[in-house]
Amino acid sequence: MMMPPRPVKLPPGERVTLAMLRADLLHTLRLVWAASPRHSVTYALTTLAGSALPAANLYVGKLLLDGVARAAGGGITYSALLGLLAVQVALVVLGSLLSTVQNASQQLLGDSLQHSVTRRILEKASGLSVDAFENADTYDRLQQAYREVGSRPLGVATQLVSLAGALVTLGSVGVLMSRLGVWVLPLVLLASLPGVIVSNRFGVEGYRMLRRQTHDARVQNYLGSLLTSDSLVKEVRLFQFEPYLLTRWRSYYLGFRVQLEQLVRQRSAWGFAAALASALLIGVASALILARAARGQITVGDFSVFVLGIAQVQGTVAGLLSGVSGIYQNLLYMRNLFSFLELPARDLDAGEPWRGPIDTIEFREVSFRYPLTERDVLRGVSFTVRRGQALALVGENGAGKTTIVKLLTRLFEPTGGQVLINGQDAARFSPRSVQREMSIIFQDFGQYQMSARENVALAEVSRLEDAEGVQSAVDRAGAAFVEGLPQGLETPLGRLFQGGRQLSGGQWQRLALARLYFRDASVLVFDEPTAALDARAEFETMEALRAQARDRLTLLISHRFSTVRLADDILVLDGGVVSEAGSHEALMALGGTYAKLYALQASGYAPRGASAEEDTPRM
Ligand SMILES: Nc1ncnc2c1ncn2[C@@H]1O[C@H](COP(=O)(O)OP(=O)(O)OP(=O)(O)O)[C@@H](O)[C@H]1O
Repeated sequence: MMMPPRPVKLPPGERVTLAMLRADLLHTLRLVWAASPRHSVTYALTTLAGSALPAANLYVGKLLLDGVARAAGGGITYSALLGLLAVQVALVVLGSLLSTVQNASQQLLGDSLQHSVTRRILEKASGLSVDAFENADTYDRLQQAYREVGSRPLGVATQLVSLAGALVTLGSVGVLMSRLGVWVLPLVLLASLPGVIVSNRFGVEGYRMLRRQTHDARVQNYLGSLLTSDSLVKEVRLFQFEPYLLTRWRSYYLGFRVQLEQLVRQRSAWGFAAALASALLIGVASALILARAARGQITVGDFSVFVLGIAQVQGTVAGLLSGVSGIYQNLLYMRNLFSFLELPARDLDAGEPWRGPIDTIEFREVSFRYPLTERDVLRGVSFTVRRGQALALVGENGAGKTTIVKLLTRLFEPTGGQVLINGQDAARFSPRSVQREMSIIFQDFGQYQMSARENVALAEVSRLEDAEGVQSAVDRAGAAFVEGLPQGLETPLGRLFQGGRQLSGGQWQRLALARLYFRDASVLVFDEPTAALDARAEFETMEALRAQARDRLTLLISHRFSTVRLADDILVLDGGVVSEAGSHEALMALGGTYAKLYALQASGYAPRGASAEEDTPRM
């Protein structure tokens, strides 16, 4: 069964007006033209020329039939009949030629268009700041724009050309039919309407049904993805919740099925009624034509024009109306695409370029609120960290540690207060130039399905070929396992592509550390750098971190106090505010939150019965 296309979701609050549709249509046609003027023209011309062929075929067919009828009485020669046949064959050949060129130009035009629009989407996406990706609405727009780029823009162009073609067909067939009597064409047109109205009405109903189901369909899709995901299969098997997922997945299906059955029942009943009405009207038209035939006013050929013309007109009218609704649907997609492309991008190169190493970073009464939220997740945060110093951030989940990293690395800008670099307001400098002085390992670091070398060198692609630099970063990160891989640094990693070697969580983390070391930066940020590492690797990492920290500025986030205590300064965050600050010794002496949390974690290592304080871990 033909289902209407998936509904397009417009940005919330956006209403589509006729003027917008017209502007988007022109904009789309400009995009199509820019993608390939040659193929646009070829496609339009071949479609329009091909649209006149049905009428030409009908007419030559009529002449042939009349000729055959006259031949019985000797009213036409064999060679004249052959001449007509030759014209008919020529029309068939011309039809195939036109449709071959039309298909080829459509395919090439579609490919150029997909490439040019995808490139615009990707360029836009690469220029968007991180907060745009964390905004669900923007992210949805990006996803939809990217997902359907292959069909929608070309759909607008081809449907528009088809509409013009349908008018050519209707006009030319209409002229032929009008010779049979003024009422023939109106009756045939009228007979096409019931079917078209019903299919259009239920097309809209089907579309509405899909729209209503969008949310549930997403949930169902998600449930299905849980059962087919490679990364979750272990947990799903062990907890054995497959039946639960399957039952939920199926209950959504059953809900959809009830709605679909209702729609199909109604559509079939109405479709049958429409077919009856249309047959009745065609019957009336046929009776009138036959009356003229009985009076000898029309030929056999004329009658064939009538009979074959009916199917032609009905098909063309149906195509015309579905083309209009298709264009509307595709224009909604284009609206979504244009509104995504028009999103204001934060120019990451705007501002003075930062040059030279960073010696100090100061947060002065910094507050921050995520876009579209109503709560400050940081309030009045102040601290300074200097070159040669390591500052650790500790605090419970959600306290705001990663948010501080996002502000310090200029991925986000504070909503209150100031970040100062070497005593100057960071906002003066272009984010990208400041970021070039920073290197980082994120909590959710990337596992790039590329070679081991690329996984390291992505931190500074201009040095992709710097084999020595990569090797030294690998050594510093303790990622010696790379040498044991089948092709060493050139081994493709990950399971996504054929021939890739999957690594363990800790091995991926060591490569992410190597990536951090590969960039020659004055600020190093470690967000949970040892979470997946074994004890020895953690120890080695901390040693390396201490060694490099001497001439760099280091920020460290960790829930492991054995790591945190090595920092020169420790900032304790509690619900977005700094609750304690100082060295490990000072904070222990203070006996506040830090000391309590430290003792709590240390007690996990202590022999039963021993006091936690006595058994605090030492490196
Ligand atoms: N993109 C976002 N949009 C809205 N709120 C967010 C976003 N990211 C984080 N938050 C909120 O900001 C607060 C601080 O989050 P943050 O990630 O900085 O915590 P954290 O201290 O790093 O936590 P964890 O120890 O779990 O990593 C949390 O309440 C979180 O819900």
